[in-house]
Amino acid sequence: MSALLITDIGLLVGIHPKNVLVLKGSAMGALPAVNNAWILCESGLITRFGSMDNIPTDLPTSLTSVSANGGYVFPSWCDSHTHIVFASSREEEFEMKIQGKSYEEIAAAGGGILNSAHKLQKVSEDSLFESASMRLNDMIKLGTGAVEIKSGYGLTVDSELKMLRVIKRIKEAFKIPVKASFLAAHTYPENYKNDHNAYIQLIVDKMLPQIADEGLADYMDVFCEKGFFSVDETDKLLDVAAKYGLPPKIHANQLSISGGVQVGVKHNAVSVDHLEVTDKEAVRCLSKSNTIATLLPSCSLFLGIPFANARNLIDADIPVALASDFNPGSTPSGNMNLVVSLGCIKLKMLPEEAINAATLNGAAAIQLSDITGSIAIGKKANLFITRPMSSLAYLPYSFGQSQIEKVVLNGEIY
Ligand SMILES: N=CN[C@@H](CCC(=O)O)C(=O)O
Ligand SMILES: [Zn+2]
Repeated sequence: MSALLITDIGLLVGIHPKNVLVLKGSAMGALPAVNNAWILCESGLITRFGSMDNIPTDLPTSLTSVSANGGYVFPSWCDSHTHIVFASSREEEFEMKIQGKSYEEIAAAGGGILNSAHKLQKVSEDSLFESASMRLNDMIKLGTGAVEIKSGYGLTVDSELKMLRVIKRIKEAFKIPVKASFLAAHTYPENYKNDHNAYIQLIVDKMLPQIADEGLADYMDVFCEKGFFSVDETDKLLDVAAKYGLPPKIHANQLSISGGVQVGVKHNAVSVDHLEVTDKEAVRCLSKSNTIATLLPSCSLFLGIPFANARNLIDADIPVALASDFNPGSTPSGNMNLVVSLGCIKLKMLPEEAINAATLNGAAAIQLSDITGSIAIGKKANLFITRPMSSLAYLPYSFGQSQIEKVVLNGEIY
């Protein structure tokens, strides 16, 4: 593999020391950078970088040299919350939303997660792999260089396993790190509507053992929400998942104060995600933990639900990550550039905070911040090069557009 040298970088952004694995409080506002820089990638890793005033002379003989022409170089986005394996879109629900129906009303009318589950149960593993791969390719072109993908549109033993096997194939087929979360506890299937215990037993007795046996999941997810899974049900599921070595990453406080944050923290969740409606108790609980608060502002935008209070969380010294939540119901977009813009526009995060939240803290929310998420020697050379920009703030300011000119994965132009 030939080495890659990128020169004439207007600003090399996100240079955190390799041992800094997560950022919280005021540290989220610091995004160290070098002006007029170069970076060298060898064997897929970042090996050296510096100022153009001191460009090295002892460069590898087999070298591809690319000029950034004054564009900025960022570590790739780490999208730590997605549902990109799904059978088809749900724009019929989009129209219901436009006509004023709420997320809960649409779910009650046969839409929502059950709608996706019906569709997915009929679609082959190959076809799911193809459509999810297409989505992931689009996301990579928009700068995403690490991703988490959830099951949760299967809701039967066979279909949950089918989804997780698709994710496993994606892990093998793509050049970026991929983590899998098991989310059978996304909603109750119709035939278990009046027997929650039986569905929980199905997850515990039939799904989890086989998933663990085949090594299909990295995390356990539960939609802890009024009308979905209660705190007690979540507690039980997380207990069992722990026995299989699956730490929690859960959906909490999306539509109501669900108690999901507290039960997540009780089980040492890697992250609790959504938090659109968060009270003082939840903030206090998170601030005493190592759990990351993952915020999903594109979901709030699309559903018209409140935006999470990122400022409260950052001020309480809680690490905040930003992710896309790409899924066919609440967030049909995997564009992390838009997520970062919304982080600034709607969550009132400063550009530096939003970029840290979508890179290093996103990587931390999938336990990958030792290998990706910042510019550091020895980290994966997953980067993107932008057009020349007038300042760092221009990236989130130019919302709805991508400034990305080139994507680099494992030290190679993608
Ligand atoms: N809230 C739960 N799950 C998804 C939406 C699922 C759907 O509507 O299909 C979310 O994170 O927003
Ligand atoms: Zn989600």
